[in-house]
Amino acid sequence: MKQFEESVYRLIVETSTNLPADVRRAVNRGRAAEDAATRAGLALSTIAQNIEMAEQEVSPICQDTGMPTFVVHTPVGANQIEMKKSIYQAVIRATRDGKLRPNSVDSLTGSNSGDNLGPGTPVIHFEQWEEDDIDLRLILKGGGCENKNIQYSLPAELEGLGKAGRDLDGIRKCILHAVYQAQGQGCSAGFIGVGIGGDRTTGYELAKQQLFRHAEDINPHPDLQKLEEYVMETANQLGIGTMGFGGEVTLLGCKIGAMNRLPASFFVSVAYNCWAFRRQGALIDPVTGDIRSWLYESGSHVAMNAETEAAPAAPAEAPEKGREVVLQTPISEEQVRSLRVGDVVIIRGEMHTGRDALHKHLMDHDAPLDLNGAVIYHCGPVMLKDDEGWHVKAAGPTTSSREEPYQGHILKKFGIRAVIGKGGMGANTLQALQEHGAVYLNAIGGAAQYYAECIQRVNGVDFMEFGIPEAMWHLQVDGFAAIVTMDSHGNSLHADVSRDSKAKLEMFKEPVFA
Ligand SMILES: O=C(O)C[C@H](O)C(=O)O
Ligand code: SF4
Repeated sequence: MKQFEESVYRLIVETSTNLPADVRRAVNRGRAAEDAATRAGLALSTIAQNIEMAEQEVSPICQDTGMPTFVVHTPVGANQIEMKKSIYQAVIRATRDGKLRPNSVDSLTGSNSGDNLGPGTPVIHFEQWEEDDIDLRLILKGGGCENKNIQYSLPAELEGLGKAGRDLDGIRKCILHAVYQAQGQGCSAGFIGVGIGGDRTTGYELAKQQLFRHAEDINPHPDLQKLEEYVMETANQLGIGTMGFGGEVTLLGCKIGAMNRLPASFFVSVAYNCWAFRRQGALIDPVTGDIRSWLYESGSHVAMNAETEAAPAAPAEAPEKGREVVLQTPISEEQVRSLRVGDVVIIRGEMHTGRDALHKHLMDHDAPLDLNGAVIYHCGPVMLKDDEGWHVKAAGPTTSSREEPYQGHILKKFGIRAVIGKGGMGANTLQALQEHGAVYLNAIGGAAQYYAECIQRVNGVDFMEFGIPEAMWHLQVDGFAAIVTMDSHGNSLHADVSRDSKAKLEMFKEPVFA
């Protein structure tokens, strides 16, 4: 087993940087179904480009490399204690090399362990089996989509869909609701794994196990197969679209499994995974520890940038693309007030990252520098330091809604003119944008290589004590593109898409699987 640690390392690198073939084909099918001239079409082409860049650079597809979760099947007699130690060592090395972001945070103190090790991280599930080889699988599921997982206890009353009973039709309603409630916040278009039954813990486990199925497999259970097909067709009529921009493609995959339950319990658990659906696996020689073969087809030969064939004609309601506006920082109130939802903004100058720890801190402290006219980027990058200083390895946006309790106040307090993130923000922020004169820009979630390339230099950093993802990085950018989705005139694309998708959800209220 001398090579086992090296094999785990290779698995981590492959999972983080090279999206497998079945996932790539699903994204390509999504691209073919979306009108390329819409905002969602633009988002999908950025995603496609990002997938290729990550493979070329051997860098993370998304900066959030998630909760590393290993599932290991071992032959009888294999030494699981030694394997665990090797997995830890490989995780440390992959973090040091910038293939994983340091993501393990003490829940009470907020301190980041820096190497992805800590109580409960990484997650490792061992199982014995009667085969000769070791089956080692890894999924890197990020925090934003993890937050969109949802568990239903039937019977239930569901927003937009009414009563959901303890039967196949009730399950159908739960799954549609799960896709609806995620909106664009889990970086749609997504993949869902559904677990029917179990208890609260095993139900979620079953849902996550479904994510290890091949995207193109066929469910052996005829009822579940029908349900999967129904969900794929129906969820894509909800109009949530890529990044919640509205559009034809909301869901790229749906896998459903069932297990027994207690008479009193009936759970439907849904694990939502973003388009950056990173999972891979390998069969490993139990004597040498070498990789014998990969378990999911490599994505390397599935091109993402090929022009999509047979793109349908633009749907009548296709949102028009707005203007393209170049903004040099610092930005004036007048410049921001001229922007409208739909405009594409290209930023040049300095921006500052800030997420949960920083927003909380700024509520009752001063900022370390003048933020008048500044741009705040909701982003927790992957950073590496060498003799020349810090370098950005991956830097896409994080889910902005977590900053909703703070954002309005902070905008006004410091004179910030633009906030960049993803998934949109709520009514308080919208009101503050209007009162103070500021704008919310939606960047493409997961496009961490695409945005890293726009960053020319790291000008400095504050609050390193918050850990790398939460620190305030001062970044010099050029050509950083994002779309205005909330403007200073009270318009919010997110509010519109949420309202429209709810109306569409209501169309699926009537029983289908009676
Ligand atoms: O933590 C991040 O960088 C992003 C997160 O996965 C998110 O989707 O909000
Ligand atoms: S930012 Fe988006 S793509 Fe990245 S892990 Fe979070 S949900 Fe997934």
